[in-house]
Amino acid sequence: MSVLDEIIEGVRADLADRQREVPLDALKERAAKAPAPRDALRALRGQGVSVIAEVKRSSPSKGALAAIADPAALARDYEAGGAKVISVLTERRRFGGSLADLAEVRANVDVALLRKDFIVTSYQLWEARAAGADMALLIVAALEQDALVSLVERAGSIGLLPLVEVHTEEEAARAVDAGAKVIGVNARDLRTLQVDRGVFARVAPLIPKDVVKVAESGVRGPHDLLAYASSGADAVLVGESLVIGKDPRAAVADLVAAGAHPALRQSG
Ligand SMILES: O=C(O)c1ccccc1NCC(=O)[C@H](O)[C@H](O)COP(=O)(O)O
Repeated sequence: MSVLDEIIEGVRADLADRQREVPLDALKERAAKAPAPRDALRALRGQGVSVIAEVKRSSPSKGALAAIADPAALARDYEAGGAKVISVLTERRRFGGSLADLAEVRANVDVALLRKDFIVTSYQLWEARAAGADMALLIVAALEQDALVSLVERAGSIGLLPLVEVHTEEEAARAVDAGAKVIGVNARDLRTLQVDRGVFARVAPLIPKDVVKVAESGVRGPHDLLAYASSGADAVLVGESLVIGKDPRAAVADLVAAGAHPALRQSG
């Protein structure tokens, strides 16, 4: 069984518990009362390379990264540093996250929020919206094509912009076929956990021009953002290097400054 399969097994078990506790109709009522969705697509289509900053406590590849006792405070730092979107990992067993983290962050920042999890049912999309998310991650490697298409449609119908994640050329074709407007190319192979920053440069050319391209994982600082930008990234998604550093606000600001460099506007 791959790491991704193991994670999803745990996600399904936790999901079954939550579904027993909160019926779908109740969740839909909560979603109806959530703040209106932010325009994440507009935020990501701005000039230069946008920064998506992630609240990430731990990971299967690195174990514990940072305690993050106050995710809202970290998110405020990210926002002050200029992040366009904040990603909140809500998976509990391997990443130490929760929907409560997402709701707390929602109550404390104005920028768009991404629910970063292993979404396999529309129930999780309703949970995301109920907790105030504006975007939801859909991982192509975790979904059959029919399920992917249906989750992309359902996300849109409830006001969530799906970030459809791929790692290979074949997955990129599936994401495009599913109608994704935002595609993330993850440098991390979720089956082996190996990070290969060269994946973005190989896969991005297969993604249509009008689709927002997000380079995910392995960004250690501005030099990696610039490398991804030169291969056509519209945004980068950064977790580990921000949460392990001493000054997340300054680290985001440095990335944002690199992403706003006039040379990128000429080449983009
Ligand atoms: O981070 C992991 O080890 C991991 C393992 C298995 C599935 C997903 C995983 N991470 C999720 C992500 O995609 C990253 O959190 C995100 O792209 C940020 O990456 P990084 O900046 O390298 O923390």
